[in-house]
Amino acid sequence: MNICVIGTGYVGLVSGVCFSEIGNKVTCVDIDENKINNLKEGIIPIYEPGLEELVVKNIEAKKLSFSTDLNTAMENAEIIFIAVGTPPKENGEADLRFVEAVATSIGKKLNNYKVIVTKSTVPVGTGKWIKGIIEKESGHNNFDVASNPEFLREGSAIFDTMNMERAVIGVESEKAKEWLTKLHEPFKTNIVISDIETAEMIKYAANAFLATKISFINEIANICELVGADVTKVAEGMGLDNRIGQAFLAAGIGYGGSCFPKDTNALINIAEKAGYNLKIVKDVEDVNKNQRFRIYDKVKEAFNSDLNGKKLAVLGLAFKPNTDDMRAAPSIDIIPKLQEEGALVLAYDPVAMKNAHKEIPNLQTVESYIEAVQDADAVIILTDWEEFKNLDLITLKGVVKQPVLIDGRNMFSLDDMEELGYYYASIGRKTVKGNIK
Ligand SMILES: NC(=O)c1ccc[n+]([C@@H]2O[C@H](COP(=O)([O-])OP(=O)(O)OC[C@H]3O[C@@H](n4cnc5c(N)ncnc54)[C@H](O)[C@@H]3O)[C@@H](O)[C@H]2O)c1
Ligand SMILES: O=c1ccn([C@@H]2O[C@H](COP(=O)(O)OP(=O)(O)O[C@H]3O[C@H](CO)[C@@H](O)[C@H](O)[C@H]3O)[C@@H](O)[C@H]2O)c(=O)[nH]1
Repeated sequence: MNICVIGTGYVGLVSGVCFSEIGNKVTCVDIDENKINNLKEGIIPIYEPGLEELVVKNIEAKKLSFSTDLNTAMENAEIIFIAVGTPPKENGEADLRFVEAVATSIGKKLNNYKVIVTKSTVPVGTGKWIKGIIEKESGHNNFDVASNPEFLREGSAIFDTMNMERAVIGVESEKAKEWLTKLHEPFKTNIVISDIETAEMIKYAANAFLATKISFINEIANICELVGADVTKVAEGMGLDNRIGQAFLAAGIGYGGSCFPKDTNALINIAEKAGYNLKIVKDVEDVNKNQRFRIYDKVKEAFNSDLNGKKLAVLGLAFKPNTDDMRAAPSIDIIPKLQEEGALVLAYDPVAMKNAHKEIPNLQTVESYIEAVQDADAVIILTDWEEFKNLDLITLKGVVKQPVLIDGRNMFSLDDMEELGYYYASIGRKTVKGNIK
């Protein structure tokens, strides 16, 4: 099929390249000229494993192209995907100005039947609202709108799309249902067909539920610390029950990223507008906001509240591994708090340092973890990168000033840390005291 994808962020780029990979002809459009010029050369604006290879492969196969010219790109398209950003407003509500601009542009140009699909995460009712805009601009109703929310995770976006566990297709016509079902057939996945409002709600409900699992286990972790239990074992014991499942029960410093914080707040706002007080999700957000500061408390505890002049090595800045995305990363809040106490923070992240400098004022970074930890009073882990999982703890002990490891991601075993003589504080587990000066 002929596809036009509008917006080349994570979602537009990854879904565009994957649609081309399964045999469609795809044009990805963006208003950012610089981005499009780079993409034409196979230069990818984000760090996402496997993306560059797949983009280059599909450009060469002439199945994928990039353009800033929406009019030409949509001319031959049968299906148009809207994949622009829907950032949060001050009050948590999703800001639809980019979606509105795109709908207006589509309406101005639309002269034959097309299915116009929202892939961006948008409040319930947006599909109908877009339909109104396009009808007004085009002066006809020879088109269908649909909703096809995206469930990819950053860091594993290509895998998640090529192996999607379901496709949600919200439609109000047989033709749109038929076209979108056909498009998704090569993914050999579960297809959930619903009306547009339901599809829009599925996306928010899924993200809010996953966020709830994380805040739930983080609260359990906080109780574990008070009563002497180990949250990693609790999660294992709970998660082996199929009804609960193992996923998303890793306690830590809470969720960040461009989706969970934004989408939980947007859902709270959707509920509020509908006259409903969404108590659970409000608490999920509240717990999450506080969770990141527990790591700060643990650093202070290790040094009897005196961080003045302490050299702290922070390993990991991105909100999760395998991405350079810094949106709502816990490090943005944690590092300035440590600096305010007079600590000298030296940070290292395998790929997110460039973006981190834009988010964290006065951030000092170094080019390798070994430089960061040299002579450090404490090492603080904020992102569970594989590189840090594989740290040689014996070598590390030899280069730091004192073996203090504060781990926001529960990456090491308590027994190992005990044996190696570290002071080791993690989340929801007992602190190994070691013997620090
Ligand atoms: N990032 C994720 O992992 C993820 C996953 C699932 C769903 N989503 C949702 O998908 C949507 C997009 O997210 P993202 O992270 O890809 O966004 P992003 O902000 O990274 O990228 C959006 C792109 O849209 C472009 N754009 C804005 N206005 C435009 C216009 N008028 N015409 C053409 N292009 C325009 C921007 O230049 C930018 O390149 C959001 O609603 C988000 O909530 C994101
Ligand atoms: O057990 C866990 C799992 C995750 N996290 C944290 O939760 C955040 C989000 O992680 P993840 O969901 O893996 O990344 P995202 O790329 O933000 O993906 C989420 O948000 C996307 C945007 O809506 C959705 O498409 C995905 O399905 C959804 O998983 C990160 O800060 C993780 O560190 C935890 O603290 N504990």
